[in-house]
Amino acid sequence: MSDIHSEKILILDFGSQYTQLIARRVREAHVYCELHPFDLGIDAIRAFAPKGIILSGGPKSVYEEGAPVIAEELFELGVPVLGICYGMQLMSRHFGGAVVPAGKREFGHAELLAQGQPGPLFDGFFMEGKSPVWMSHGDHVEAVPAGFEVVARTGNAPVCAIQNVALRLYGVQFHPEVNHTPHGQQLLDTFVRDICGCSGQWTPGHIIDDAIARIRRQVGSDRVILGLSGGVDSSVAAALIHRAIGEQLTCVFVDNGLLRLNEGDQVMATFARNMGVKVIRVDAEERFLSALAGVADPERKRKIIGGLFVDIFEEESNKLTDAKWLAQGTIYPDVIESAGAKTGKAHNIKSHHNVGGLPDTMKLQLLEPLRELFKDEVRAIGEELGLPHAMVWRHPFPGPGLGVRILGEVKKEYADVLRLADAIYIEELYRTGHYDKISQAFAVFLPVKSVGVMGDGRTYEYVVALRAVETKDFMTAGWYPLPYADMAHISNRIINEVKGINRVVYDISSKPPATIEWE
Ligand SMILES: Nc1ncnc2c1ncn2[C@@H]1O[C@H](COP(=O)(O)OP(=O)(O)OP(=O)(O)O)[C@@H](O)[C@H]1O
Ligand SMILES: O=c1[nH]c(=O)c2[nH+]cn([C@@H]3O[C@H](COP(=O)(O)O)[C@@H](O)[C@H]3O)c2[nH]1
Ligand SMILES: NC(=O)CC[C@H](N)C(=O)O
Ligand SMILES: [Mg+2]
Repeated sequence: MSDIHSEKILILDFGSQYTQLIARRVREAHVYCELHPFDLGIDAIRAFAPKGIILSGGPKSVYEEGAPVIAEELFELGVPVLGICYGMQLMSRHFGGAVVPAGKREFGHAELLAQGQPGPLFDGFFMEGKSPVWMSHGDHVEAVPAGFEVVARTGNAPVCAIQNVALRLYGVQFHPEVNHTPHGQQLLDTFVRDICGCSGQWTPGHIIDDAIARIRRQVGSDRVILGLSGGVDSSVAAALIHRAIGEQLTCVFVDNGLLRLNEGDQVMATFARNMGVKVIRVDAEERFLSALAGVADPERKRKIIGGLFVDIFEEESNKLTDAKWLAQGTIYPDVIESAGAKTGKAHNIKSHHNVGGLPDTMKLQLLEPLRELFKDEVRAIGEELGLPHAMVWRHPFPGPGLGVRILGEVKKEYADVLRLADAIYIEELYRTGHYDKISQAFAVFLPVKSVGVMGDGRTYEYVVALRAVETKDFMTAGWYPLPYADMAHISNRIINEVKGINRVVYDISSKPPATIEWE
């Protein structure tokens, strides 16, 4: 059995929104990979010793002044290279081909048409000479460089896949990494396994071993404070770190007054029962609510909540000797959506409290063993670690909690109403068997009043919106088609049982253009 660490794929990032998805797909093929900025030096690339290199897409045009380029020697390493979109355009230009603005830009679905013999990377990719793919480009390769052959085109673009089989260089104009390219995973599997020769041993078990070794190396004999929410990510992080350093770990669970109904007690009980880790509960409702009083702006609310979390973690760490690390269950979508992606130039959509909200003055160092992973990978690790099903498959709940589900100013009165409505909604989703089919569901409090009539009397009360989404990675999501009969029953129960609500609406927006949370 070869060493899993000798099988590494290097991904160079040119700023595509999808770069992390490439990493994900490679890991789905059970091959270890790392993502680095496009300008990684050739010495660093040599030292990394990749079995293959993938060049990502990117927003720039290769012919533009100052467009990102790679170390020239990269193509002389004798390592297979796959260029995706911008990556293919860069490869074409490097070898003397021509890239020009396309007369017809392509965004979204396209039908790829095979040209000549497919070759090893595209073996089985086409059915009757065609394959559906996802495109996102405004430039295209007009003339292929010498030594390369065209493998596919579309109706709009003459060159959509190229190869130089002898040099093991491949380029695709489409995005194999997105779900909308149905055979994309197969193509990336073929690249990393057959072309690069990786055997695919990077499994949850190995990821755990590797993470444990890294945690031990990083932390040494220091103590670690972990922000525990009871959600999937921090629970998995806690289990992993506990396995690595045992008693050196102390978890801090903050009741910020923005939790769901009975959540605080449930989290404490679950952890006492299943985990055998030390958990300190800090009751801080009063502190959070008074800091939030009068604040309506979502970003300010997020910053205030994030700041208070850190203050509390620091206060708790001061009570312990040698506590030098703050561990969090931060995962990749938290990072990229806060524009903190290690290499990219992504936009700031919202500051997730555990990323954008961290102050520069924080003294604790961060320990985030799940930072590069997607939710479903974290869940696979949770299952491998033996965490209970209900914990691993729980819908995510954001750290700012009801603070971003009460639109505008947060008040205890609103939180109490929302907690009851949300509990009914979730209870009904469990009862009707929808909960496990939905990726995330919750109620949102709208601080607007509308007129109703109940028991012959006029009411003038608040509105609750119900949201349920289906998604794999929480980067994109569709709304869940809850049957009308279930909607009717849930709406009825909420309006009848929750005082202060006389209207319920169902959110039918996908992400994008909406986000999952309302703030
Ligand atoms: N109430 C809380 N007390 C302590 N730490 C928290 C709390 N809420 C969130 N955190 C910290 O912030 C991190 C990010 O929160 P987030 O909600 O994304 O993750 P999670 O709660 O672990 O998992 P999930 O996404 O499944 O809810 C958590 O992993 C945890 O470290
Ligand atoms: O820990 C968190 N801290 C936050 O500040 C935060 N904001 C959103 N979320 C969760 O992230 C996922 C994507 O949410 P959005 O589509 O609303 O950006 C969804 O699962 C959201 O619930 C958060 N999680
Ligand atoms: N998605 C991409 O990599 C796009 C590459 C280049 N900016 C183009 O428009 O063609
Ligand atoms: Mg959470």
